[in-house]
Amino acid sequence: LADMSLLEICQGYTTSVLVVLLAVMMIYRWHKQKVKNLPPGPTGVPIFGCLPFMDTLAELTFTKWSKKYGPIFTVHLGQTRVVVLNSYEAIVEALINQGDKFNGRVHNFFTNLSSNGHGILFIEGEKWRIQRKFGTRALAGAGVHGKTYEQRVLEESAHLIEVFRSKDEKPFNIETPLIFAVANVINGIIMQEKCEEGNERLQAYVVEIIEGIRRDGILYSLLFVLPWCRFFPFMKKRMKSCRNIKLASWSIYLISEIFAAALEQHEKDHDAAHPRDLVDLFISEMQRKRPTFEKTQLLYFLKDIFVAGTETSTSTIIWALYYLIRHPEIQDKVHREIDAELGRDGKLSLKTNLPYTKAVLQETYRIRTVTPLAIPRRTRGDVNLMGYFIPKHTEIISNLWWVHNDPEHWDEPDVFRPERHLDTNGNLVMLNRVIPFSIGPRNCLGENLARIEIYLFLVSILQKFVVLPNPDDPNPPITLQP
Ligand code: HEM
Repeated sequence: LADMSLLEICQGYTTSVLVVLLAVMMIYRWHKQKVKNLPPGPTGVPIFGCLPFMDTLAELTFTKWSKKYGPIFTVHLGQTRVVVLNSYEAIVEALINQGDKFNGRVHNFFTNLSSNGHGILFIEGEKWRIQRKFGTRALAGAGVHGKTYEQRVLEESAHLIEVFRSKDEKPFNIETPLIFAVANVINGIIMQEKCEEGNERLQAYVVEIIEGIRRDGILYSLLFVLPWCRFFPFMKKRMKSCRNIKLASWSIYLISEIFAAALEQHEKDHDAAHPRDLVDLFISEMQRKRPTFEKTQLLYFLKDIFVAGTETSTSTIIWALYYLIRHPEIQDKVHREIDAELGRDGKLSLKTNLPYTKAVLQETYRIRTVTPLAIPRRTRGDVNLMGYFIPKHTEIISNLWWVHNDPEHWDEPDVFRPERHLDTNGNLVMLNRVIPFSIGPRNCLGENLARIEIYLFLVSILQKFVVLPNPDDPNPPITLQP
């Protein structure tokens, strides 16, 4: 003490008093937030809530808590109150039976950063309703003079097969050519741009989407639940490096560079009587001066569709191939089915009858839920759900992973077994409990496209090739990524 100046001592006391005050305020807020008949749940600690008690795979922790507190429970993630729906019945009751009350989206630092109130993923209310209706029509190609999903995917798969052939049966990573093919299908539907030689800017963007999601996923989750941690020096540093390549890219650079260039070109040769794609349809709506149809909204809409649709579909195809490599007997059955129905050179179409191969895909959707917790929603008003009260603006998380892995409904859920999805005559059965695209009026906008492209890409590959493990690394450790 003798060495400390009076000023230093005062500073020390002030800091301690501030910390105590802050803690008291947090505890007061905590108590004030207590709502009667809210679903029960674990008690957390001030500021961080239940975060310190969570596994990196939140779906596993939620499942553990659900065993104690039931299928609907409340947790605090940081200071945000979240209600977790941890059973198929609870998810159906909320997202379908009371779908209009549960169709909001969370607003926080992260969602504002990536949406700015535009796009489709993070908007809500009347703007979402109008844009969702438009998106459903536009993605289905209503009124567009163009190709069907089927034609687009088959064209891209023919090219993909050529790329694979050029590898001369040497081991290679299929991820990059596959994501280019998937991106080209979406691009054709929304704006006609192609990921091909000469379009390095678009190629770099597409690769960045996949790599960025994997590299910065933890950063995003942290910003989602503890937005204030962006003020800490280590986060500032991390975000700065991220900002150059990612956050700013998604929100500003790429929007202005790629999508804005496409918009400008479309505006030049726009013909309302002959729309070619989603951008043309959107421009027609802008010309009619329909509310919510304006340029910035379009640019964010394109970005959202692109981000939501590329990594998810690519990962699902790679997971399916992964399980076929791990289970040669299943791959053999798939080959035999394709050979019998199509042969090596037969023309594949959506009508080709391949129930076993479709069952392999259903099993992949189940065992590798690429969006295990869907995308968080929030309630649009006060709601009653299965005897509990949930106040307006509560964040809602649906644990899709558990729906796909609940041993009460799935015998040996860890085992990859396509036969679960077949009846005794070998016909495909689409089980209600396989919901990778979520359910209700705000489910995945691209479900139809995703199902078509994942199926056709997979069959195209397996019609021509046997997939084998890399001989230099035949048993790579399983990670969260394919
Ligand atoms: C395997 C592939 C895919 C999976 C597993 C998947 C899954 C999901 C899930 C779980 C949601 C959240 C739904 C909810 O809030 O309940 C979602 C939303 C969305 N997905 Fe997908 N998705 C896939 C592919 C695609 C594709 C190909 C597109 C675009 C063409 C797409 C576009 C969207 C959009 C725009 C939303 C937001 C919808 C809204 O908020 O109204 N997705 N997706």
